[in-house]
Amino acid sequence: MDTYILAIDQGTTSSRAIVFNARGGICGVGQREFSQHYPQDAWVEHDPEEIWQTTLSSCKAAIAAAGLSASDISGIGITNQRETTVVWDRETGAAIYPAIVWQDRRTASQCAGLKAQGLEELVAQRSGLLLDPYFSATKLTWILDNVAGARQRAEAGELAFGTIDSFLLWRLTNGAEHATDATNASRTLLFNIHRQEWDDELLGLFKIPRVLLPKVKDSCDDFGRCDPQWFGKEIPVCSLIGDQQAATVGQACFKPGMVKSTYGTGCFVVLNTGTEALASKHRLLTTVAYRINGEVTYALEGSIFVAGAAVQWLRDGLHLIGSASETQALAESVASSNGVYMVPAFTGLGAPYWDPDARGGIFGLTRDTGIAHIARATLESVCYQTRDLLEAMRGDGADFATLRVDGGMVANNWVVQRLADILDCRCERPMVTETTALGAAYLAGLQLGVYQSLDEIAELWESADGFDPVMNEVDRARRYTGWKNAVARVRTQ
Ligand SMILES: Nc1ncnc2c1ncn2[C@@H]1O[C@H](COP(=O)(O)OP(=O)(O)O)[C@@H](O)[C@H]1O
Ligand SMILES: O=P(O)(O)OC[C@H](O)CO
Repeated sequence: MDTYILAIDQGTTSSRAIVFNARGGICGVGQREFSQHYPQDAWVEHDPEEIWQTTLSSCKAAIAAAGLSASDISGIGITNQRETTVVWDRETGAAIYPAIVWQDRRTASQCAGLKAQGLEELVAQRSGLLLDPYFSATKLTWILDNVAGARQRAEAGELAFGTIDSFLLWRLTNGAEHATDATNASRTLLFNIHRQEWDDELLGLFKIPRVLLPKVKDSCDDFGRCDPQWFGKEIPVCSLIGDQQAATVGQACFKPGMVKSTYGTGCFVVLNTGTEALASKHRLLTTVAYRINGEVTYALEGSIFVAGAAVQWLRDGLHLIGSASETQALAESVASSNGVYMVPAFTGLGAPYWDPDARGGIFGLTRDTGIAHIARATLESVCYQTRDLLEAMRGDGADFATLRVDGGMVANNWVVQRLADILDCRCERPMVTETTALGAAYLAGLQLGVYQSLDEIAELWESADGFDPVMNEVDRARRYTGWKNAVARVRTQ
């Protein structure tokens, strides 16, 4: 009989669940979108109850779609949107405030204040991160300082903090497990990535009581068992891992120097640096790629906040397109973007600029500019932003010949070809593009003994197609200079 693993992929815009077989084949999928809340400029929130309910119903749908029942599932792997912060009541499990999403910039001034005190170097040394509202710590401080009674209740041990992995684990196990994994912990600004423990000095800096925090485990570990009320049977939870790290595993980037880039709501480039926690000289993040049997593999990461979200904006904000996939035909319908550049800094700029106050812009408009040019410029912006990250990685000494790409946006062939052209680098698209869920399933399989090693998992990775650069160097350089000029016009620092 085959072994089946249920991977939960709790993303920024939807909750997904996928049942995989032991060869990494997809047997059933369940997906539920949920609401995005923008209560004020630069604030982004999710309803934790909606996250939980959509996750639960996606799991049930995926098991049903696979024609299976819960007793056929050997284990669960959870992967998640990272940094998003939830605080809940240990007694009732109810969140005391909406989830503050990774894109939320409400704590920009707190970060600027800490930077002004000269604390960025200490924070970077310990956590591998920068002082930016992207990460969990200032979001957590905000909740403790702004929700009535929260700080006292936290100090009294009545509350729990978690990123989405912890929150889902708590719910699935009915409060029996308050845990996270090293990858998710490494996105909080509170975790010492060298010592692999919560850092007292960082906790002091952000005024976070230690009693709020989950236990940090390996990315594949014993995370307890789901309460039978959810699926009719106890199922062990065998892995937790942040979604970009999961995609790194799903893309089998296990050797130092291997790199993947995922194009969903945002875009995240992750370079495996092996057992070395390489400190970037170009404002990239040092992060945990995965931790297995207590052994840490580190990565350099470049994070871009808006990639597919810019396409969503063309659809839902401007109503220029009816669906995301229309952008391919639109981009192909014109010979060039006609000098138009679009900088989608809707929630500030991430790596390598880290400018939370920057806002987006479209430049080079003329009377001849049409929808196709704007759509093409939007897709190109994702390629240019990736180039910014790869330049930074190369500046940090990385040397790679191919980039493994995945995520919803790489269904668009025009985008992948353009990426190869702008990056001057071969882009490989895998057979299974659901690499995030796949990575969580692989780690769960490793914990269950379905796989004996990462090498065995690497053997399962298969390329579907590769895209080689065809653009000439003069064009590439001219276009990239145009992009840099456009970025310079939206920057505030
Ligand atoms: N054919 C396409 N061309 C361009 N963008 C696309 C295409 N298909 C999906 N997208 C974009 O990809 C994103 C969805 O990717 P997905 O990996 O599901 O995201 P997430 O996990 O962040 O929710 C959306 O933002 C959507 O606009
Ligand atoms: O939900 P995604 O796929 O857009 O990923 C979100 C990232 O984890 C944020 O760091």
